[in-house]
Amino acid sequence: MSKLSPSELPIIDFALLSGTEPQRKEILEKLGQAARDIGFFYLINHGIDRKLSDNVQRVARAFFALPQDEKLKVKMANSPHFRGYNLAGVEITRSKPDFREQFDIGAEREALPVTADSPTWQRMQGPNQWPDALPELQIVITHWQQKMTQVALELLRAFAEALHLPRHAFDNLYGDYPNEHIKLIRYPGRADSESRQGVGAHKDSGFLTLLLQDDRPGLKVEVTPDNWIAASPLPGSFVVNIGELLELATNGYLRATVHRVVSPQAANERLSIAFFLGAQLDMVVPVYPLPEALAQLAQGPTSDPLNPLLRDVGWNYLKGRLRSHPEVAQRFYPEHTN
Ligand SMILES: O=C(O)CCC(=O)C(=O)O
Ligand SMILES: [Fe+2]
Repeated sequence: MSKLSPSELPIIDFALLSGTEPQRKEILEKLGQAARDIGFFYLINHGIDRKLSDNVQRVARAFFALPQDEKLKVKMANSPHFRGYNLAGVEITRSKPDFREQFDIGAEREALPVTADSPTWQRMQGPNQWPDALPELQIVITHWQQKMTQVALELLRAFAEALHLPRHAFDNLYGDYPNEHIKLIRYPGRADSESRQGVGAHKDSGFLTLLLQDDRPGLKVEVTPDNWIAASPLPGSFVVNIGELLELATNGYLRATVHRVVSPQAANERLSIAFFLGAQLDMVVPVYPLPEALAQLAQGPTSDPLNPLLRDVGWNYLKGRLRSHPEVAQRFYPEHTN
């Protein structure tokens, strides 16, 4: 595979992590640098079979091609667990609608009983909604989820090493009840006269995000508020970015990078499939003791009044979901609206 980056983002060769000791050292250094400088990079040779990724893209397209009434049978507004389908324009980022239709899947678990003293975030745990009209979606996505979890965890361990922490430092946050989240996303084309907000500027709330793009550009990464670079598609790669949990865990040494998607032009569409590695919902993220040289550069997590970062994983995650999905919030979390 070509090592030429189609944009200015670095490329991390995952295979080198299981290479010789000098190769490992070099790639860990590069990972640490990429994480610190921009918080976005391409991951290549990650071990996910190309055929599996192609199959995931194929079933995702098949899902979006279903008749609208079939998709609406599994709409997210039915799910207190924020699972299911949203029409384009329903999700909100920075108070504006995102023009993308999407299908959200999470870790498949039973809902917990709601009691007066159970924390609200527990309601996010629960089953997925799967479309009867496309049974293979569940099979393919569940398989992908398992494979992606392994890659993402391996990468998280490499992050720990790149930060000079014990390799398994973050494992207990992830724990036995990880909070994986997958989003199948289709960005419809938009006319020049229409809003081109595919998804508005945001940070991801978990540890890491791995994104499978198709061949359409659109993803933009914030370097500074007036300098954005394109994360153009690199065939066979995942685009990886850092989420809020790593910013919190490193006391701001690493930053969750802000990114957004610009809609394709009319008559085109863009498909992307995001895998978000979260932490166990009942965890509280500590500040990990980084070596002095790194700790000195850590300036604390960003304090954006529009997006305070919360150390309680469940609350941090719920905050984002309520803001993005007002319909679900009003129906199932009325005490948290307004
Ligand atoms: O579709 C993309 O390229 C990015 C999606 C994204 O940033 C998100 O869903 O959090
Ligand atoms: Fe994102």
